[in-house]
Amino acid sequence: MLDSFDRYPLTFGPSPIEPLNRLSAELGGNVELYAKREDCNSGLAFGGNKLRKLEYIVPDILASGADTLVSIGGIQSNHTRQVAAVAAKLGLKCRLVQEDWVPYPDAVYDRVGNILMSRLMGADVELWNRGFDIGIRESWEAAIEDVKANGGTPYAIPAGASVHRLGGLGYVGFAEEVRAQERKLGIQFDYIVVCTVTGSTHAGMVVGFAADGRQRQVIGIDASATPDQARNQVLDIARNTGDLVGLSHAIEAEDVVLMEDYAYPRYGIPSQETNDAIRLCARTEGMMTDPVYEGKSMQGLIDLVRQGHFPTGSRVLYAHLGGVPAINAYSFQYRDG
Ligand SMILES: Cc1ncc(COP(=O)(O)O)c(CNC2(C(=O)O)CC2)c1O
Repeated sequence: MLDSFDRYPLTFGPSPIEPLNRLSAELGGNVELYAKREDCNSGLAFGGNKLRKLEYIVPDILASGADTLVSIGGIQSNHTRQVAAVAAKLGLKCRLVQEDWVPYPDAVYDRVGNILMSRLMGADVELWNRGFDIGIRESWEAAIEDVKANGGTPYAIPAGASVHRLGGLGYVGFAEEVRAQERKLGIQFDYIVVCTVTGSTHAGMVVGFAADGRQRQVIGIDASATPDQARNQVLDIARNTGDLVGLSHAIEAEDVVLMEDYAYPRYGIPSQETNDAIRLCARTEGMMTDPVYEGKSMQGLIDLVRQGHFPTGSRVLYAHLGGVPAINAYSFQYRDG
């Protein structure tokens, strides 16, 4: 599906798939859980899902002659950290807008984890007092214009690299990679569970798995807490990406399966159930998840298994998209273990 698109390698190759036997057993043993470890996909600043997306954007960056990557996220954005890493690797400048997406009580929130790494990688990090929104932001547009005003040539990368024209391609490739791994493993996954916020991870998977009729087996767990906006953005990106790769049939609204029940109390703040899920996964598999994104998709996975959502004998692939560096900004949540 992607033969006609250039890819600039930023990852080690196919991310590993591992069985989660102890977690599966802890949840009753009726469903076989596996994880695809996108959190271990690259040596670039702890990796993650944005690097797989950026592999298809970097050729366009290089062709554009830009000298400065400009992107946006919350203060503890994993996406902007990965953009900073790519800029460092390519020898480009990096301008990051970090907005106040989370009302954080932790004193070190704006000094550790992702933003610490972005600063160490040489990014020009500017803080904006603006609340959470997955859409196009004036702060980001202002930064793009400011780079130009100062003689630079910016390359604009939106939040999560999601509404970028090429933003869905990476996770179309994810589906193709899973099919190849399934052939080697001699199994097929009945469901894929993924965290959804700006949407192009989920959207790329919908397009990629539409090739073998599994698009509605991709279950997005909303972590934006703005599910209608997220669902519409996933659908738009999926349709645009489907057109781009020449998918034989149109993506329908019903192809976007998004669970809304786990994003509470709000974007970026974990619930007790999120923290319970983080602990259960850590204590059964030694697999770390974060309180903003993967902790909520893990919470959704665990709850759906407990509800009996997956028929007995189902094989469920959990996409671990990264995010753990942000946990250091939430230490107050876990001081009692
Ligand atoms: C660890 C992790 N898991 C899932 C997601 C959701 O991916 P999408 O944005 O493609 O839906 C993010 C996104 N993070 C954003 C960021 O700024 O870091 C784009 C919101 C993520 O970082």
